[in-house]
Amino acid sequence: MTESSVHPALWPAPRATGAVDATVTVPGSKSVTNRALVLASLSSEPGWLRRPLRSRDTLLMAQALRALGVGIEEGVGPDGSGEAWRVIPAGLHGPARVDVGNAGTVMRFLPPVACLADGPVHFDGDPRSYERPLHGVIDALKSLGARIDDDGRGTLPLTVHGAGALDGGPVSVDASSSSQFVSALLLSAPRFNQGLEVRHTGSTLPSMPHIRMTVDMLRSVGAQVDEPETGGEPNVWRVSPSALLGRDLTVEPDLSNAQPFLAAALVTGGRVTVPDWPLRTTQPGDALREIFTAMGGACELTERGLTFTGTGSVHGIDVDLSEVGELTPGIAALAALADSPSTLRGVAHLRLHETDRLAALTKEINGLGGDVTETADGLRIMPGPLHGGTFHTYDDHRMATAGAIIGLAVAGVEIENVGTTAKTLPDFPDMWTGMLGEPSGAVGVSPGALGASAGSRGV
Ligand SMILES: O=C(O)C1=C[C@@H](OP(=O)(O)O)[C@@H](O)[C@H](O)C1
Ligand SMILES: C=C(OP(=O)(O)O)C(=O)O
Repeated sequence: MTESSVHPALWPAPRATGAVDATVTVPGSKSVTNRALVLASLSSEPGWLRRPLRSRDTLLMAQALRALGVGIEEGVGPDGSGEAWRVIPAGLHGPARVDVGNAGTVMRFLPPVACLADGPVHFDGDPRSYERPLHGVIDALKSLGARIDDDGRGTLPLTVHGAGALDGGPVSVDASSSSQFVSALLLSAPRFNQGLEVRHTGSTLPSMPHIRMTVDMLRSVGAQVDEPETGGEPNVWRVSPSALLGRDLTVEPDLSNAQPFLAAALVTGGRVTVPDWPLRTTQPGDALREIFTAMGGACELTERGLTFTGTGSVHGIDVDLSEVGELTPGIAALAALADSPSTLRGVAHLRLHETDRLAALTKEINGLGGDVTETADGLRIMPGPLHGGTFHTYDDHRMATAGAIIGLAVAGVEIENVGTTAKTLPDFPDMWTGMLGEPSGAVGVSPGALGASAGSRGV
């Protein structure tokens, strides 16, 4: 949890003045967009990506693949509707430089792709990217015969000396610190000469829905994948070598980014509809239907989308979030506003996310008067009166949206560097004020101007 050296402007989080009633169109999924970009780049024919997310993480992915020689062009989809990217695969070339920013998907998914390039590919990123684990990917690729120059710490920066091909075969990886190690190896595996057999050796494996997403998306472009959940050996994934098909894929809304808006319905006793919520999906955000219902709301999923309705009462929750770790900051924010204690478990690996999320949530919620304790694998949150103050974000998009949730109910919360939401949701501030019915630009109301005194939590 390193504090930014610069302190960009404070954003006064708008306090809700009544029950929200809004329809919020949420941009595309980061996880789907970045997988689709990788798979389309490794295909043997061009493909379309409709409604891709355009945010820092996905633009970095597109920029990196372009640097390797892939064509990613702006366009409208084949049916003439909607924004789209046309992805035109090509021979992958080095030398190239890849800026991963602080995108786990870019730093983990692209080194295996770089092994297929015909020259050196240098990877670098934000200071935090030097602290996020990459050893699973580096060690696995080295054991498969790749030449990688790194400093031996198992992190960035590094150079992959692409040899134009990788043999592949069996490999073991301890992915207990990030499911992205497994996803990264699987995504490029069809292009390895012998395919790949990945064996996870650690005692825990977080974010299983994201591994399911990888398997589903591989299968949808024609890859053959054997995996534990459909009768395969436990903790073993096998991918056969094959060419991949170009596809026309429409990206689902990012359900994890829908979280703060649904949370607003819960906190204010209002109603929020998210159009195009998929009826079936591998996105972990789909678990919000169950989690937020347990916390006091009700939801209805139809062909039109998801409508979530709150009562204004938020209940505490005891929940294992290991499968859906990226939902933790938003749930912690709600738990701080709840009418009973909460225990969030199974998320020790969040210490290695954009920031140490367990430390950051504890410090920032407690800085507003909260009572949060870090446990070995999560957080214990005792609700109590909160007051206004600065909510630091540590360059973490989900810290910013968590602070905004608290700000709905607590006067005088100011979010430091709300712009960090650009990692996955660049329009967040405008979407948030739009949901609350305030014209954008009117969000700069000073604390107290909404008529609330510090310490109050009602809306
Ligand atoms: O593969 C993916 O798209 C992701 C996997 C998860 O990573 P971890 O397994 O490292 O938590 C998740 O938290 C991240 O936001 C996105
Ligand atoms: C953990 C996250 O991102 P990343 O893809 O950088 O790991 C996240 O978005 O919550």
